[in-house]
Amino acid sequence: MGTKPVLVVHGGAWAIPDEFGERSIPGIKNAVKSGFAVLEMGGSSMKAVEIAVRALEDDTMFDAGHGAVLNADGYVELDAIIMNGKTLAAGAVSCIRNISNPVTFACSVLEKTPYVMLTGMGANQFAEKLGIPQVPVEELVTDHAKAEWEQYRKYKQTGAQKKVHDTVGAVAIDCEGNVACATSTGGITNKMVGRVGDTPVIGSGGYADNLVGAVSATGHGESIMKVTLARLILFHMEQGKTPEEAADSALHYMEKRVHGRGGVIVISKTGEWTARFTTKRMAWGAIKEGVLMYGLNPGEIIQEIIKPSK
Ligand SMILES: NC(=O)C[C@H](N)C(=O)O
Repeated sequence: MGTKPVLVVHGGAWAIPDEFGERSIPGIKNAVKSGFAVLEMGGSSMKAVEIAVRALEDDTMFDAGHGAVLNADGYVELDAIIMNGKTLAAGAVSCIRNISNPVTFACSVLEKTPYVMLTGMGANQFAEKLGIPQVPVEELVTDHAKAEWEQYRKYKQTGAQKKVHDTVGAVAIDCEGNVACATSTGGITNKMVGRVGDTPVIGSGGYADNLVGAVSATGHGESIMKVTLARLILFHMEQGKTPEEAADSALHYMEKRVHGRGGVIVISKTGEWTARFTTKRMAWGAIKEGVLMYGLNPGEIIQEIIKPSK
């Protein structure tokens, strides 16, 4: 005991147009509150990040689970990771078409197999064995995602059809000082069938280590993988940088070195946290010591006092 619990979530980093930005805030607040409730009751950071990410996967505003963007075939292909900072155990899934909450499935991979990642047909067979509900592939495709996809196929850009969609993630520290991360995504609109982004790749879309902290990343997947963004941030923290300095160094390195932009949420082993991005906007929210904070624009932090934690 002794550590003050903290939970941070993000709803993706990209050039969210002015008129759509605010729409992601209710979903962000709901997710951060659901995850933090787990920590307040003495639950683990692993459970908290899973619950927060599930809330965002269920919200069709975000590019994860139900409502994710569509691949070149017009279906979702979902990627997710969850990682336990206490043991370095990680579970990930990729190219999932018919499971509503890939983050919970990733948890099963962590808990019930000796492997880190399952994909494609094997993943589905495993889901069947576990009795994880599988839904018809059409069920995760929303009208909105379809319209965005059609617009993309026609004009090679999502334009106004792309509303608030984006990758989601969470990082947390629980009252025992254990950190965890989770990230979940549908990737990018009209991606090649079988394309796997950074999200489920350990050290890229997420990493958690009690000796340093935890990170969940979003942004241009191929760039994030090239610089192993999540682990790079923790490396900078190991060298003595604060979460904010480490996030900025790694994001700027990614921009300079491979011309990729993105955003991250970071928590340290002592509960210091930050949300940083090099895209135009990133929706994020955090709860620490009875205060809910959230933001969308660079430098923006809006605070709301919520029920004080015990
Ligand atoms: N917007 C995102 O974060 C997309 C995700 N990183 C991917 O490339 O799959």
